[in-house]
Amino acid sequence: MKNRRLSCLKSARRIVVKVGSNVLTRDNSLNLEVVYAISRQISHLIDSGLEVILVSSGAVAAGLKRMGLSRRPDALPMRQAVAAVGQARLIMAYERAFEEYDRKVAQILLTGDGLNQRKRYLNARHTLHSLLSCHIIPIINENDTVSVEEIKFGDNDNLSAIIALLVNADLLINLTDIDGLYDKDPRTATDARLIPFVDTIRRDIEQFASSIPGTLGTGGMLSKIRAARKVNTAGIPMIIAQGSQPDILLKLFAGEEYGTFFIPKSHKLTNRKCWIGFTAKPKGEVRIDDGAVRAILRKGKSILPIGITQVEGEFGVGAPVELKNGTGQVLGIGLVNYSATDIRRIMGVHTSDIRARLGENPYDEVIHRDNLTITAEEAG
Ligand SMILES: Nc1ncnc2c1ncn2[C@@H]1O[C@H](COP(=O)(O)OP(=O)(O)O)[C@@H](O)[C@H]1O
Ligand SMILES: N[C@@H](CCC(=O)OP(=O)(O)O)C(=O)O
Repeated sequence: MKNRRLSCLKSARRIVVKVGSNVLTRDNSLNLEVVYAISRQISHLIDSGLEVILVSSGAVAAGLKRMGLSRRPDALPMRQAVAAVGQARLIMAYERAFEEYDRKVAQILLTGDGLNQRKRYLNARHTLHSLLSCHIIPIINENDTVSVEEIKFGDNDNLSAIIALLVNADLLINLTDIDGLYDKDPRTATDARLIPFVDTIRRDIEQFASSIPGTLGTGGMLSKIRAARKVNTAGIPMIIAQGSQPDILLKLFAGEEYGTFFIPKSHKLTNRKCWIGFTAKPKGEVRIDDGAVRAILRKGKSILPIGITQVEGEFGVGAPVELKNGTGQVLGIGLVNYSATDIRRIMGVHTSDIRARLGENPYDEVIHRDNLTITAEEAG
């Protein structure tokens, strides 16, 4: 495991670094020392040949003091106003800090529905690639000012995972206010122990982590584990480490063992499969029987009408849908070749009977393997 970690770090060329609010904050306002320390380390990493994309939280935290507030407001419009004020301060701080190293930065604010659609997802990818090719450091945050619940990424742990998939990163580093994942919530358990390596993120690993964040964070350790599961499934490793540890990024790349290393699956998913599985928003669900579950998980097959037992929701041709087994466990996400109405008419029948039911037979598969991303653990 140590060798795997070292070889992932040594071979990494493009990395995403996420910094949490609690790392960037002191006494309820932006901690400029940390902003400078992180900017300096990222500049060194770029000097050594790496491409770095920064996902930075801290807009709300940076806006609080500026607006004379002592804690996050409960009302959403007020939080959005605080974020609008704070984002300006945050990016100004990075702009100044990176200037010390002759580096240019770019601000990118994203909303979840901006990346749900394949076309916009590809546009965002082109923009990021262009910035990297011009040696500019993209600094990404959720566009909190316009983000309401339905279109949110949820938190920046998730956003950083989506970005790592989007740019096909070699590594995602999540810098937080604790030195890694513990086997219990260290705030409540004095005997909690640090886990240096996580091989497979099973349910028990999720249970270690609390979803309750620190004072200024969102999502807690649980959202970091979910982010790790996403990127690991796509073949990208992730490290959780403490952002306040001096020179933490440089130490990690020097091979020093800090934090928790989440070991990825050995094969990388294509960018298209990453989008289908982890960014597209499902419009409905399709349940399949045990035979179809075996066919897709063990034999890499497509979904045929015969294995489908139930359809939920109304969706059209090409929509992303969740694929579930008989007990409702999500197995993956796929793009359908038929509308929900037509799937209801052909479910349970042989492929040869599709024409009799629909008057045409444009596809044998309801979800072709090429348009299906398996996210369930059993998929190996
Ligand atoms: N099993 C665990 N291991 C480590 N930290 C945990 C665990 N469960 C909960 N936490 C808490 O999660 C917090 C980090 O989450 P969060 O506040 O959302 O950070 P950030 O602002 O960096 O995103 C830590 O301060 C820690 O107390
Ligand atoms: N977009 C918000 C941060 C949201 C978030 O996920 O925060 P954190 O858990 O500290 O990474 C902000 O800039 O304040």
